[in-house]
Amino acid sequence: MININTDHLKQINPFEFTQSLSTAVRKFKDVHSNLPMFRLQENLKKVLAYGHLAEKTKERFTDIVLLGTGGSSLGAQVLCKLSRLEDDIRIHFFDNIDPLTFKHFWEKSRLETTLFLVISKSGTTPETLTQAIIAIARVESVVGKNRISDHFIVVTEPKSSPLKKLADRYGFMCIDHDQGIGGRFSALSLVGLLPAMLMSVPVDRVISGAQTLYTEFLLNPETHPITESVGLMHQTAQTLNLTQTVFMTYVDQLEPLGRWFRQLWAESLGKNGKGTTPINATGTVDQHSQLQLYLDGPKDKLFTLITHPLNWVGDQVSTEISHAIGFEDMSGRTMGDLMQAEQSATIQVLKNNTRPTRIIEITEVSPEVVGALMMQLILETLLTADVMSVNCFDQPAVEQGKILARKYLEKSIG
Ligand SMILES: O=P(O)(O)OC[C@H]1O[C@](O)(CO)[C@@H](O)[C@@H]1O
Repeated sequence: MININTDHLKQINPFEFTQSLSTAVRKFKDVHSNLPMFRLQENLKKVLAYGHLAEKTKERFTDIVLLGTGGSSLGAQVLCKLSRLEDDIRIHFFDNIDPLTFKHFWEKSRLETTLFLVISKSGTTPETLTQAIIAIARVESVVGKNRISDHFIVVTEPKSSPLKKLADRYGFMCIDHDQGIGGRFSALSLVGLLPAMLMSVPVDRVISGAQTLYTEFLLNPETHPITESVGLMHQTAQTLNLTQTVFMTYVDQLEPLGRWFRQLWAESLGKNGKGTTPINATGTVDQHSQLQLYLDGPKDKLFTLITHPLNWVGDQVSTEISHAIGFEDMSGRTMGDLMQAEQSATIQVLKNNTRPTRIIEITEVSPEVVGALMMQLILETLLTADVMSVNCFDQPAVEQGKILARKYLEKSIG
């Protein structure tokens, strides 16, 4: 399903099972493996208990709007890409507070058939609260006060917070965000799975993929390719003084995975002057925008490419037209052939230019594979944090900006 190829990293640096990697693995077995985010079956059960909502949503709504940001939205964005429902129900992710986007949305929206999912672990994020309060007023003006509660579902921690109070005030259905699961680690819990289930994604298959990989890893973490990969990436970054990590996906369905990974990696590891800056990229698009820098710019990056063999996939290019216009290369070839050739070429030129490159090849974009990929990236992030000796679970620096924004708001009002 997933093949991790670290040959190029090994050529640069033979793998060493260092003391810090061994400590990280031990800590994973003794401590992290007990975290609620790894109780995958329990988490699946919790979301399936809301299965009736999926049926009701299909019957009553044309649109779902997810209000939430960071870990409260990005995981769902990845999983909802697996949905085949696009024409029956559309899902909109509003993770920004651009008033112009909202203005446009209100003009086009069909609020009488729109369901709002408001997700915030803390229940205090000002962006999400602002979005929710404005949305409530909009919905009320269309469906009336008595029917607002049919249009909102809240997911937040079961404790007093502005969002909880808002939900109570309007009698919204309020689902508990597990207090033991950090926002950016919540994709494979109710937070990511509920929106996906409402969009008819087979969430049991997502969890099955994640579970299979997790069980395999836990059986023998010392020799698992994930551990080796973490060790090699860390060693390479240290030896070559790398400061950035490029995460390049090729198939469009995996584009949100790059944005989800970016938060996971940056917020978990960027501490005490440590960490590498994650850069998400999409092939082939970014080959025509970033590859020049990747190949010939500063040698400060490690590359992970998520590839997918696509030979013979897609429509064929007409032989007649390609010959007539002098484009013989593609004569009788498919779009997938071109994608395949470009993936292989990019990997080769990265290596030719001595840019450390790791390849993760997936056999298909299925719920199982996406679940497994997310689990792999979570495990890699946790292990890397312990190898680097940083606390994976907090984000103290972000608070500085939040406090200041509140002050500026007070000033501008006062
Ligand atoms: O789910 P919440 O509490 O609204 O937080 C949203 C995001 O904001 C952060 O706390 C950073 O400000 C992230 O860690 C989190 O995923």
